[in-house]
Amino acid sequence: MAMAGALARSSINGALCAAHLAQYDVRMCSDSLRCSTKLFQLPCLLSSRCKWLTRQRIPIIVSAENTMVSEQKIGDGALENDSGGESTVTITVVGASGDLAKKKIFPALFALFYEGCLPKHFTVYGYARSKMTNEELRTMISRTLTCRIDQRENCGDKIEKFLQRCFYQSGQYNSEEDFSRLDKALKEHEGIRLANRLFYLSIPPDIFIEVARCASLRTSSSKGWTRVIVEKPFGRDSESSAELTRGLKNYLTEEQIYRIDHYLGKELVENMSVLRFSNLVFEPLWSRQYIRNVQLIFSEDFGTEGRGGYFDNYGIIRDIMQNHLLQILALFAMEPPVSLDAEDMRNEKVKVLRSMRPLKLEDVVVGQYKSHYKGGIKYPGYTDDKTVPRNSITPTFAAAALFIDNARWDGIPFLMKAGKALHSRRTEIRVQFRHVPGHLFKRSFGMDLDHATNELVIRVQPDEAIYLKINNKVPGLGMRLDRSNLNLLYSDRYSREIPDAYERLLLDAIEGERRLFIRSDELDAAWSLFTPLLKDLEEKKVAPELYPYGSRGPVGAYYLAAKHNVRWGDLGAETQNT
Ligand SMILES: NC(=O)C1=CN([C@@H]2O[C@H](COP(=O)(O)OP(=O)(O)OC[C@H]3O[C@@H](n4cnc5c(N)ncnc54)[C@H](OP(=O)(O)O)[C@@H]3O)[C@@H](O)[C@H]2O)C=CC1
Ligand SMILES: O=C1O[C@H](COP(=O)(O)O)[C@@H](O)[C@H](O)[C@H]1O
Repeated sequence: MAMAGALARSSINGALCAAHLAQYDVRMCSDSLRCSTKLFQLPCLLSSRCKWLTRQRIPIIVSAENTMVSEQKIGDGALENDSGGESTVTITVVGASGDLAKKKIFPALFALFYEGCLPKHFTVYGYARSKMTNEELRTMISRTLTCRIDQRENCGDKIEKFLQRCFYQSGQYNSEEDFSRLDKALKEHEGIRLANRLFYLSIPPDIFIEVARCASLRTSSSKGWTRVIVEKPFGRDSESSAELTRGLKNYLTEEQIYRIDHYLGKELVENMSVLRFSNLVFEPLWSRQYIRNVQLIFSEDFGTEGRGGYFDNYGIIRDIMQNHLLQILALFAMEPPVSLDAEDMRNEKVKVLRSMRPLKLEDVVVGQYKSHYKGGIKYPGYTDDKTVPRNSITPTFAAAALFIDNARWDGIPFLMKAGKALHSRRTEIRVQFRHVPGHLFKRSFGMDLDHATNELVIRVQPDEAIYLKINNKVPGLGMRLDRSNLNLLYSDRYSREIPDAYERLLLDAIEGERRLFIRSDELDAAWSLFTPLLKDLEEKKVAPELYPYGSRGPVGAYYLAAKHNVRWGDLGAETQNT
């Protein structure tokens, strides 16, 4: 059946896309036009964060196995059907009273609404145990909506219209009865239309399965699709992650589970494949032949403030490295995929992850921030947080050297560094190239040849940029060399605000685009790399090296890099483009 599906997909997709395109007014959409070849999404999508299409999508009937919650058995958009030809989407934020919902999810939904990216008939539901009226939810949401879009025209109007689409239902997370009440409320909004439902589990991970159970049994859409976005952490190690996956799969199919890693929704992370595969100049250099090392750097200039309770159970390796940085690494290092299809992309990422060496203790350095006085202000240490045990040895900083044992990357160190309460906030990928062979300009560089190598920097945040450090001649009669940047600074190049990662990911989930979500085998491969190390760190109670709040982190990180003949590229990186 799978083969038949694939055959049908490949043979009819091109024709359908072409035919289908003709039905849309393509002038509505300014930039990218995308044809999805996914089984459930054969119709072409004008998904460039432009106006939501008001025309119908072509219904493609596919046979799907009957699971308790059925993934869309028919095309996922509006259908010409006996419900009047239109569909609805309801986005239920489970854990609506929480930090992430307020900070990211509701604002992202509003931004999508503002941009015309939500379907005509959509409803947003908040669900949590806290008692709240619709009005109270709206007031809570409205407080967070001003930040990104308040300068724009008609913003007040749009906020009001958006809030009128937001509702709240209070309930327990393990009560089927409460979810039945939610179902009833959703149905009232959906009417006779084809109803699609997206659940965002913005709750602590120990209740994911209970919510999946109740939602699956009581609030699945009977006609349209039902999808569930699951927030990290996806377990603490290989075993707990596998258990979580098993638990979720008792109630949901893999196709319904959207494991979110919001770093995959960041503009420059998404651009990485474009940079590599649409520019002839980069791909030939993308291997051990020309690249000396790759650095993935995450630093925050604030501590765990407010999230110490969660963080202490996880630590920086699980919080940032095993997911965000590893995902970036996989995208960076993968082989060219067959297509941009979710499964093709994710197949390549899995291959890279499975070619990597599991980490050992000697490959890492761990640190923890301590309090520090600066300018008369005391910055608290990690264990000063009331929600953190005084004797905690949970790392708030880690540096690691990883290796990919495949033909492309054999012997090349991929260095990761992630830390909280450091001197700056930045996430970047640094690619250091090998020295130019021969000695033509050696004298002009002086002793420090390292300084003269090319470096490509992809700055994910803040001040998104891609720049390439090159050597050039200082103008004049002499022959003095200089280092300069070929610089693509996004704020100079594009006047458009960069959408938040959650906007992109929410829209993808609504559209059924799974490319930027984590598949279960990817997750297994990722945990296999880190689990032995995490166990060792915990069993041996490895004490983290203390570093002052606001510093550059433990010196051990420099020794680790030096051991692999690497110098961190962010050393002395105070100015924007160093
Ligand atoms: N906050 C962030 O920046 C990020 C969060 N995440 C992940 O997103 C998810 C949500 O995060 P966040 O919003 O910070 O979480 P919160 O701790 O704010 O929890 C969300 C909601 O869940 C309910 N809740 C909290 N604790 C419990 C509990 N022990 N048992 C049952 N219900 C509980 C509360 O709602 P009520 O009491 O009303 O039911 C709360 O408002 C988590 O999985 C987190 O790891 C991921 C990345 C970043
Ligand atoms: O997932 C997480 O990410 C945030 C950093 O996200 P960003 O988009 O603001 O860079 C981090 O602070 C948090 O600890 C972690 O759980």
